[in-house]
Amino acid sequence: MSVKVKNVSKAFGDMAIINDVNFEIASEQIVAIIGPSGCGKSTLLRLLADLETLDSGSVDIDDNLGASRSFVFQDPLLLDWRRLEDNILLPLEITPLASHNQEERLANVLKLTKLSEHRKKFPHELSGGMRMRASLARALITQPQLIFLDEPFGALDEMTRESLNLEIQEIHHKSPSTIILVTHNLNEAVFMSDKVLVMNQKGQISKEISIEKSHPRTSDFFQEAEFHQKLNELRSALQGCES
Ligand SMILES: Nc1ncnc2c1ncn2[C@@H]1O[C@H](COP(=O)(O)OP(=O)(O)OP(=O)(O)O)[C@@H](O)[C@H]1O
Repeated sequence: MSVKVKNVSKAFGDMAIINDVNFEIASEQIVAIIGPSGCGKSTLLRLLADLETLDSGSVDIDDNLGASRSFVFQDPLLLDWRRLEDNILLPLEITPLASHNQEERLANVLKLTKLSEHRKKFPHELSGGMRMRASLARALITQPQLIFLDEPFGALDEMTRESLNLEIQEIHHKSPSTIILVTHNLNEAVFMSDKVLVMNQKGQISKEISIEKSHPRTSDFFQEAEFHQKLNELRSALQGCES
C-alpha cells in the first residue's frame, strides 16, 4: 500500500503537536520516523493508522479491497492466560477475516518469527525478544499490507534488536508489505529503511534521508560505507532539530 500525507496537523488542546507534515511512502517501502523525545512521532503514527483524528490535512492510503493493517506497540501486550499460538490467533477471532486456513497461517507466521517450537508456551515462559516476536507474529497473521511499528524493540538489548531487525528484513522479503517504524535508534533507522523521516521539536519533518540499498539487507550492511555515510547524515540532521 502506498501512503500520501498532505498538510497534516494535530494539536492537543492549545498545544500544536504535528505541524503541516507532508510525505509519501511507496508500496512495500520501509520508512522510519525518528526525532527528539516528545516531538510527536507516536502521534504521527497514530494519525496514519487512524487511531487519532486529524485536525487538518489528509492521509491517503491506496487501499486494496479487504487489505489489512496491523499495529505493533512497544509493549507486546500478550494475554498471560493464553498459549503463544492462541495469542497469535487472536486477531482472526476478533475480525471477520476468512479463517478457513488458520492453521496454515499460524504455521507460516510461527516459522517466519522463529517461534514454531515455542507455540505451546505461555507468555511468562518466553524471553523479551520472543515476546516481541510473538507480537510481530500476531500482527502478521492477518497478512497485512501496511504495518505500523511504534518503537517495537525499545525495551530490548542491542543484540536482540539487531537480530530482530534482520528478521524483519527476511519477513519483509518473504511477505512484502509497507512498514512504518517509529524508533529512537539511529542504527535501526538507517539499517531498516528506504527513507528516514526526521522530525523536529516543532512537529515538522525537517529532513528526509533516502537509503538506496536493496532489501533484504544483511548484517554486512552495518560495515558498508553507505551505512556510515547515512548514519552521519542522520546524526547531523538530528543535531539540527534539538533546538
Ligand atoms: N492523547 C493525548 N492528549 C494530550 N497530549 C498528548 C496525547 N498524546 C500525546 N500527547 C502529547 O503530545 C506530545 C507528543 O507525544 P508523542 O508521544 O507523539 O511523542 P514522541 O515523539 O513519540 O515521544 P517519545 O519519543 O518520548 O516516545 C507530548 O507532549 C505528549 O505529552
